[in-house]
Amino acid sequence: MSSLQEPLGFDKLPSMNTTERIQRFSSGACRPRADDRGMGHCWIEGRSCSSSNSCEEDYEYTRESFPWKRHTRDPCQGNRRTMSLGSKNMVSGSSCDSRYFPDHQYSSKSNDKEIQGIANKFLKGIPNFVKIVEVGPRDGLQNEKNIVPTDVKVELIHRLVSSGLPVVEATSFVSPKWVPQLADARDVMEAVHGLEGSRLPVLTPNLKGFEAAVAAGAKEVAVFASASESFSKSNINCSIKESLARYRAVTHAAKELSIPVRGYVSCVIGCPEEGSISPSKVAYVAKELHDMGCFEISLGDTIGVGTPGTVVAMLEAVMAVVPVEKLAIHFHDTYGQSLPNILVSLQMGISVVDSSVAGLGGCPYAKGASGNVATEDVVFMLHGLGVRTNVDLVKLLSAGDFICKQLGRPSGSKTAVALSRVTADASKI
Ligand SMILES: CC(C)(COP(=O)([O-])OP(=O)([O-])OC[C@H]1O[C@@H](n2cnc3c(N)ncnc32)[C@H](O)[C@@H]1OP(=O)([O-])[O-])[C@@H](O)C(=O)NCCC(=O)NCCSC(=O)C[C@@](C)(O)CC(=O)[O-]
Repeated sequence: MSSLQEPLGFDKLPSMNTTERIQRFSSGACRPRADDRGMGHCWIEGRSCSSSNSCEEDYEYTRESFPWKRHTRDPCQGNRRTMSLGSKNMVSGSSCDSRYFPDHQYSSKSNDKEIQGIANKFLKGIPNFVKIVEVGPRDGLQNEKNIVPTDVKVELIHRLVSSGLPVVEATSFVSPKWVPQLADARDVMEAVHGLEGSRLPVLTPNLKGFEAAVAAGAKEVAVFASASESFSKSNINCSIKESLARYRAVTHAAKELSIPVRGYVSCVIGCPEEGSISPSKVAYVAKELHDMGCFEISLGDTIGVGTPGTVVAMLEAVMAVVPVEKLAIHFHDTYGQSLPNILVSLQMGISVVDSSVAGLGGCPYAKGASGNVATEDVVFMLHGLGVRTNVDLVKLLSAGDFICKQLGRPSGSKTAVALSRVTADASKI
């Protein structure tokens, strides 16, 4: 029996460390014991969940709240129970079946498939696996006013890598006059040299940056163009056309060294100065980056004004000229639209999502841009859909906690805040 499967009373909580508490109270903590189906005891949100109470109520609740569930398989099948706090029944609106609680450790592969099957019935096209590109150490920190010490950046990268994220964007080789926060790019790269488990790309705005990145040991780089003329000028001090010429030089040099180049397009929905950006402009820049050899094109809603409606229109235009498997999405959460935007993008066939731990981020040259969508929230949603990411949510939460403490501010991740409240409440008992 794994520790997650053991029944545990609140009396044991004071002796648990934070990670154990998160594990206990994060979604997977509700995983039933194998011998316990239908009559066991599990814990969620700091509350006892006992099957001695009727799961009928839970089932009725979900049927009432989500009428479409009438057409699906009984979510409580084989594991009917409801959640209670003392004598008062508490229903979370979700079945206490592990299949309905996203976690990094599903009890079996078939559970993934079952969730996916159900999700696919209503959310057609979502992929089995999503590659998350963590941009916290770069996009997340570049806008920080106070200089974050290099060793803190390095520790953050180590923690993110150890959480299983396949790609962690480490820093930028840009002008230190333009982005003073990342002036230590070379030191950061030297410190993470040899770190295995994740790819560690860096941003390079021109050949000078590319050469410096390669000299510092970078094995992958990214160039960043914009679909808005005004933003191109304010972000990299040149027109879109000039930027594409620079990036052709970078991709050419990278090809010689077999270094993969990722391409970004900023302002894919709106620009702080120009307002709405037409999907055809985005498609044009994305195609140019693809044609010059970028292996992946990340579409950035820099100021976070996209909604599922505008995102669909933009993606449709881009997908007409760049294969969908070469596309990634990059949302900022200014209007709280990131998760629905990601979901609709997955439905359209995208399987690469950029995000930033603790929701850190913002571009110094995009007025009004808020943080990126939080990686913790993306992982929570994806695992809830039965989509694999290979990310260990507990380790990711710990990385988020680390950087928030260093920056002296609360996390921008709703998942992190919710789970930390649960563990804080539990420790008071
Ligand atoms: C592109 C430049 C360099 C042009 O800046 P510039 O001032 O036009 O450059 P320049 O070629 O005229 O050179 C001026 C000075 O900068 C130096 N320089 C020139 N290049 C470099 C370099 N690579 N590294 C270090 N130094 C450099 C160069 O050597 C020279 O030094 P000086 O002779 O005066 O001492 C500048 O505008 C810049 O660094 N911009 C970067 C802005 C930035 O990093 N923005 C944030 C990233 S984009 C983003 O966040 C959006 C994204 C990707 O996340 C997606 C989304 O959300 O939309």
